[in-house]
Amino acid sequence: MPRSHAPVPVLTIDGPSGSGKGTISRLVAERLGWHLLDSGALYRAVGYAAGMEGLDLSDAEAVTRCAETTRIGFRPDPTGGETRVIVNGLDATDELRTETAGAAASAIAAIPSVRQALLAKQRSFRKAPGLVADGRDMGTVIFPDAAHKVFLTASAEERAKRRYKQLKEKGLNVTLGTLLREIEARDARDASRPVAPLKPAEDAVRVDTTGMPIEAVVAKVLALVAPAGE
Ligand SMILES: Nc1ncnc2c1ncn2[C@@H]1O[C@H](COP(=O)(O)OP(=O)(O)OP(=O)(O)O)[C@@H](O)[C@H]1O
Ligand SMILES: Nc1ccn([C@H]2C[C@H](O)[C@@H](COP(=O)(O)O)O2)c(=O)n1
Repeated sequence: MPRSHAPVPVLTIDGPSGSGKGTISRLVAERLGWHLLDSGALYRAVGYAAGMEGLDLSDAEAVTRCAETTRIGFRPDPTGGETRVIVNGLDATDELRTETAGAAASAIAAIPSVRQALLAKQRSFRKAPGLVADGRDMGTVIFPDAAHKVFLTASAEERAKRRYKQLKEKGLNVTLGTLLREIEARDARDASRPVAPLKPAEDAVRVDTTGMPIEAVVAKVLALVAPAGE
């Protein structure tokens, strides 16, 4: 009789922009020694590549072709900094982190055939010993059988303040009011699209991180994966 193997465990971390998904996913993946999927980077990369090709982002056929053909890779930073995202052979990490790239990603992510084009790539990240997957539909669509699901939230004001601090530290000229409006507009679009909208999976644990230090959120998420005493 062939031995049946337990599926590779997955922890999904979904939530709106600035809720801390990327930060918490990276730290939790490091602590667990698991792989990491930043699914938002894939959508950002396609939006960026489509922009570089001069495509109309509402042209579903052209953008889908772009999603099918764009080569996207992740490379650890040799100095221990942010993971580099390589798009068609070029390091596009800095360009992808802007709010403009976020808005472009949100627009093309509403096209069902673009989501379909990125499906297999996302699932290919599921490798032993485990995967932490960060996004909007990780728990609902991409890994519905995940063993652990978290939905991170924080008030829109807190998320805008976090983004403001982050961008100011990078030397960018931004205003809190504009960031708040951009974040609210992006969340509204991501939550209202008919396909794979931003929403908690029914079996997700919701964690409101408003006023919660990063380490406290990490500890809470780790406790869900490996409860004390196990
Ligand atoms: N609990 C927290 N308290 C304070 N700051 C936080 C917290 N979690 C994350 N941050 C900070 O908020 C900023 C945004 O976090 P992060 O990029 O992880 O959010 P995100 O949900 O992945 O956003 P996006 O979906 O737009 O990529 C970062 O500067 C991060 O350090
Ligand atoms: N699983 C995902 C991940 C991302 N998107 C879209 C919607 C977001 O606004 C945009 C950028 O994501 P971020 O890098 O901010 O996490 O990409 C999605 O639809 N599904």
